[in-house]
Order: sequence, then structure tokens, then C-alpha cells
Amino acid sequence: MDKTHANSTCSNRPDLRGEINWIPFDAAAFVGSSLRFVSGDPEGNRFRVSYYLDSTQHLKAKVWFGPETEGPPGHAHGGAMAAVVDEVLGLAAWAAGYSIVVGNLSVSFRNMLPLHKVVSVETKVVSAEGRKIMVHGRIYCEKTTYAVGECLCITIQPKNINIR
Ligand SMILES: CCCCCCCC(=O)SCCNC(=O)CCNC(=O)[C@H](O)C(C)(C)COP(=O)(O)OP(=O)(O)OC[C@H]1O[C@@H](n2cnc3c(N)ncnc32)[C@H](O)[C@@H]1OP(=O)(O)O
Repeated sequence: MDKTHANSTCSNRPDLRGEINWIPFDAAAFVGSSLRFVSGDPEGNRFRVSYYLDSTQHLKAKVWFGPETEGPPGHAHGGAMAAVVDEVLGLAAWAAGYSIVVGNLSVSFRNMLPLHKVVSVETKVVSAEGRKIMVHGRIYCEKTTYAVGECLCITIQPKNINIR
């Protein structure tokens, strides 16, 4: 399990720094500025997200689940976790060089995720067969796994997605 430098509790400014050997990843440089739903409001009360590549070039994210992601009292909505898995695993395929949209997403919720928590997301592109790119990943913090995702991405022509 990765060692974390991030605070696990909310402060005025959650600590989204990456871990040793992670380098910042500029998502907008790959997919434009359209990813507003999850990572587009770095000062907001929903999600705050920082992206990185680890030393093996796998996409990682640090994500703060703010109060506006609430589902069960004091905890993140399952849809909020699914949205994070959708964006981060989809973006992992882009970071690996595939222009894709997500065709199918499976998310298993393993533990309730307390609000105001900074967690990590890890990803791995596990296969590429024709237009089908399979990406696996999970949301975790230290020894706790909150959600596990399997994301089937389908390649598209970049011109069909109007990246801006
Ligand atoms: C820009 C950065 C984005 C990154 C992070 C954000 C991630 C997202 O949230 S993306 C938004 C959510 N996703 C969408 O809106 C996608 C909506 N769906 C579509 O646009 C289309 O169905 C699309 C593009 C996936 C596939 O359509 P199309 O190009 O016509 O391909 P199609 O011929 O049907 O299928 C191609 C292959 O993929 C397979 N496939 C397509 N969709 C699926 C699916 N949902 N499940 C399983 N297999 C599928 C087909 O079986 C086919 O396989 P094979 O080649 O073996 O026969």
C-alpha cells in the first residue's frame, strides 16, 4: 500500500499533494477543459482533485470528498464515488494514449467513505483489444478500500469528441 502524505481530515484547504515519485499530470492537456463535473471546481465543496503519474506511468489521483458529495449521513453518495471512478479510470485510458469514452462501468462499494476525507485513486490499463480498453482501479486510503472499479472504455475518433 502506498504511503500517504495527505491529511485524511478536512481542513480549509485539503492536502492533495502526491506521494513520493508521483509527478503532476495535466488532465486538460489531454482531454481539454470539459471535465467540470468531478475535477472542475478546485475551490468548491463537492470534489477537489489532483492528478499524478506514478513512477510506472499509471494515473493516480488524490480526491477530497466535500460536503456536497453526501449520500448516507456524513458519508459520500455512491454516485459520487462512481463519478470519481468514471472520470479517473477514463482519464487513465487517455493518459495511456487512447482516445475513449466509457462504455461500461462496474463499481463495487466496499466501505462507507466519510465526508471531508482525502483519498487516493489508483488505476491500471489491464488490456487493449481492438477498440476495447479495460481499466481497473480503486478508491482507497491507507488500508481501507472504499470502491473498486472496472471500466470498459471504447476508442473513438478524437474529432468526434470536440475537445476544447
Ligand atoms: C474526454 C475525457 C473523458 C474521460 C473521462 C470521462 C468518462 C466518461 O464519463 S465518458 C461519458 C460516458 N460515456 C458515454 O456517454 C458513452 C456513450 N456511448 C457511446 O457513445 C457509444 O455507445 C460508444 C462510442 C461507446 C460505442 O459506440 P460505437 O462507436 O458505435 O461502437 P460499437 O460499434 O457499438 O462498439 C464497438 C465495440 O465496443 C463494444 N461495446 C460498445 N459499447 C459497449 C458497452 N457498453 N459494453 C460492452 N461492450 C461495448 C461493442 O460490442 C463492439 O465490440 P466488437 O468490436 O468486439 O464488436
